[in-house]
Amino acid sequence: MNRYPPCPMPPAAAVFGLMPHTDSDFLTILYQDDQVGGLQLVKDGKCFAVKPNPQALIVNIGDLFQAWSNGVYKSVEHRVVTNPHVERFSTAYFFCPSYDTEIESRCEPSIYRKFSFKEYRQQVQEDVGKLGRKVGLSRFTVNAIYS
Ligand SMILES: O=C(O)CCC(=O)C(=O)O
Ligand SMILES: [Fe+2]
Repeated sequence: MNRYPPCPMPPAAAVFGLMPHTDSDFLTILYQDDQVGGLQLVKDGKCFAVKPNPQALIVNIGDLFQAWSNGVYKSVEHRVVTNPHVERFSTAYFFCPSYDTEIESRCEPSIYRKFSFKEYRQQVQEDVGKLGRKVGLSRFTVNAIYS
């Protein structure tokens, strides 16, 4: 369960409840408060609000799905902006494999090398600690410049 307290906005700016990111799992199932929006998708540098719908759950593709599908399905970048007046709640279920599961696409040519979910999570944690941000899947391409 995520809670976003109300945050007064500085003029002409949005306050991030959650910075732009992709999820490091396989799939995320999300329920956002049916009154208070705030979830936005980021596509081609533009942000699109996801309108709350009390009848619907949001299903986000995660990084592992992108690697497993060899980039056919994209892990969606998203963020949350806070509301200046009301608090917001959301509930996220992160569908993840066991740590030793190996992710590979079996497509030729494969964009990503084979990696375990444990390796991926550890790399994300290390990058956030050292660089202050997640590098994500680009570390795991066959021709990765990082690794
Ligand atoms: O609160 C939301 O709507 C999104 C939460 C989210 O993106 C996350 O927990 O990874
Ligand atoms: Fe997320």
